Amino acid sequence: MDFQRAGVRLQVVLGHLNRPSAPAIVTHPVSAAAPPASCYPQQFRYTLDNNVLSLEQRQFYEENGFLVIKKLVSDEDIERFRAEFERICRKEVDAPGMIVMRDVAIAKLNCELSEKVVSKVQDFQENKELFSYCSLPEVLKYVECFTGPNIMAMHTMLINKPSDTGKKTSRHPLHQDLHYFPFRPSNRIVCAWTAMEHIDRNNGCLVVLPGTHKGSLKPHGYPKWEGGVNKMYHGILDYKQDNNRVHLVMEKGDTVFFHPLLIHGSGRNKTQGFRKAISCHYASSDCHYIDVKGTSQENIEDEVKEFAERHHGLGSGIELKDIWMFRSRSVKGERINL
Ligand SMILES: CC(C)CC(=O)SCCNC(=O)CCNC(=O)[C@H](O)C(C)(C)COP(=O)(O)OP(=O)(O)OC[C@H]1O[C@@H](n2cnc3c(N)ncnc32)[C@H](O)[C@@H]1OP(=O)(O)O
Ligand SMILES: Nc1ncnc2c1ncn2[C@@H]1O[C@H](COP(=O)(O)OP(=O)(O)OP(=O)(O)O)[C@@H](O)[C@H]1O
Ligand SMILES: O=C(O)CCC(=O)C(=O)O
Ligand SMILES: [Fe+2]
Ligand SMILES: [Mg+2]
Repeated sequence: MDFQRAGVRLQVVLGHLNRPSAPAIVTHPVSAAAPPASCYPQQFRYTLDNNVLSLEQRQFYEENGFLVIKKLVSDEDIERFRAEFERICRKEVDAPGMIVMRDVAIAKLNCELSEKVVSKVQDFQENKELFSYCSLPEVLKYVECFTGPNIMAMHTMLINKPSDTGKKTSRHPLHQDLHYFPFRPSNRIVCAWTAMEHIDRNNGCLVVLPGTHKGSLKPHGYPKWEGGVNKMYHGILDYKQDNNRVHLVMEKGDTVFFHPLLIHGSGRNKTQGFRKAISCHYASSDCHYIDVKGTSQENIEDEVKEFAERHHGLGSGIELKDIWMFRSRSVKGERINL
């Protein structure tokens, strides 16, 4: 098949990879002329028929568990999110439920809240400006390929990876996001993660292990790092150094969509500046909650519950499910189970 003629612009970026044969495509939004992947009779597990992804894009996600779309979010929108983040750091705006986190290496220094000490803003569903990221039509158009038409925004983050202090705490250990989620099925959950500036190995880009979305959920816990680990940054317990990592080099506005079982993390920020990304985890509202008691997810449930009791004054009778129902928001279609 002639993809040039079909109007599909594919760019193979092998230069960005740590092993020459690793599979990674970076694609631009598909033009209207491209034949939809649903034209081809084939079995797909991880993507849905909806005429948005090209055959190449679908096959890539099916095989690898992630897909990068270049320049999906405009500079203008990203600058809006950056400005709002700065206002949050200056305490000019707040929102119910929003968590402002510092890196563990500086948390005990008790310095004044500023952009220089905030490593992450989480649960910004009540902040109109930041939450507008989650409803961007250009993002939802792709999300729908994984979740279907009834879309819930389940979890939101703006990550401001700080310059590493030398303790390597700016790393995010390799993990599967499903560890944090008490809902299923996993194939109807997807993360959208947008680079807010140029991101590469120097400032701690996202690292993925392609194809790991085909495996199962692994047990997670805190890695035994000498310099410390950030609260709730669990990693896979069977971490091996000789894994086939692929470093995702991204430009401002580039967006990666990835499966919640895909093993990923990020390295140290070796620069003096910050590394910003904004993300949302989406799920089909048709998903259902599960009880994680007696599973490998029980350890994170206990931590989240303890946090909710302390910060939101919720009683000890609450379940993890209630916390998720409370903070999730419908962004498209109908709200069903979640
Ligand atoms: C897929 C997705 C879900 C993946 C993820 O999101 S992974 C990360 C998930 N993280 C979270 O959900 C947020 C966790 N955050 C929290 O629990 C809180 O914000 C804390 C980190 C504990 C900070 O609590 P807060 O009360 O706001 O702050 P305080 O300044 O009073 O500190 C209370 C005690 O916590 C310590 N602390 C602060 N920041 C961190 C940190 N980054 N890592 C580890 N410990 C930290 C702080 O030193 C203090 O300790 P003590 O003085 O009590 O010993
Ligand atoms: N014990 C561990 N458990 C889970 N993940 C880990 C563990 N140790 C390292 N990682 C993760 O593996 C990835 C690579 O780790 P590494 O220490 O090589 O990163 P780095 O040195 O910061 O980056 P680079 O390799 O680009 O120099 C990072 O995402 C890191 O967070
Ligand atoms: O932005 C990063 O460094 C990775 C964040 C991440 O994977 C997470 O918070 O689940
Ligand atoms: Fe993650
Ligand atoms: Mg290294």
